[in-house]
Amino acid sequence: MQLLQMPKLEQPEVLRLKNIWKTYHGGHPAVKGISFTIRRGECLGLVGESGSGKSTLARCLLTLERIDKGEIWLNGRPLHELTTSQLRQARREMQVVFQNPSGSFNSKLTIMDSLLEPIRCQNKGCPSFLDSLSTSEWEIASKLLEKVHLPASYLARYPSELSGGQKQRAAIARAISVEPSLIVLDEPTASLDVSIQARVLNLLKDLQEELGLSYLFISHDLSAVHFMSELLMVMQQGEMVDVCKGKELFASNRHSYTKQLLELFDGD
Ligand SMILES: Nc1ncnc2c1ncn2[C@@H]1O[C@H](COP(=O)(O)OP(=O)(O)OP(=O)(O)O)[C@@H](O)[C@H]1O
Repeated sequence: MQLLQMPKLEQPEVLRLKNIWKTYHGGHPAVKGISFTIRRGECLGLVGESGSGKSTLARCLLTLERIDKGEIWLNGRPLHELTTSQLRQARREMQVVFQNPSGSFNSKLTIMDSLLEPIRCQNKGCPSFLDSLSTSEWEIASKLLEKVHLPASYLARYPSELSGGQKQRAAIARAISVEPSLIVLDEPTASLDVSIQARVLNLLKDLQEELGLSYLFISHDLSAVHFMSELLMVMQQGEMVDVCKGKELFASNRHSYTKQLLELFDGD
């Protein structure tokens, strides 16, 4: 008997960028006609040397930077057409984890208050993935910390009392707290000790699998991008010069710039 082969269902699109252009006042274009799609549960890696336009592209899609041309669709909504107040609402569906965890915390707030800031701002309750009926803020915050393998005792601490890696874990807990459609990871491990970097990447990967998160992972580090991402994009001077899936990165027909990055990767 022949078994019927069911086609694998594609996950819904979370983010679609179409032909994005951005030039800063009086400069050369920093982003030149970039298009890509991120689906639910996917990690798209964006790699390129300093100045290639990665952060500009991220700021454009987060609508923190006005684009000159192009379209940004988030969960089917055209962000490029929304009014300022509609945009404020739509931005809540995206969270960012930055390179420097110290800069992402208010030094005067305890970890608990920092952690709960997005939930309070958005008038949200307990995230559905915490599997808790409790509305106690302490319980929500402690369970969030548990998700990133930090003890609840850290809730009363101030950011200066945590190491860089612990702060980045707390920043990740805060980012997932409002169940965003997309998390932009902008060099999330670049400021951490090498020994801690792998642990944070593993945590991000585990959370992605467990919660079905969608990531845009930005890095200089091709090995980190390769580890994290199903699909990998290479930017050079504002352009997308190469796109490939996992193992295709090592194929002989890669763009010459990707090969240059690979040489650095091999030399690590
Ligand atoms: N606010 C700004 N005003 C003017 N030019 C800018 C501004 N921000 C970035 N640029 C320019 O845009 C180009 C792309 O910079 P961008 O920061 O996006 O690159 P990047 O790949 O993220 O670099 P890095 O990895 O060092 O952060 C560079 O030429 C940069 O000088």
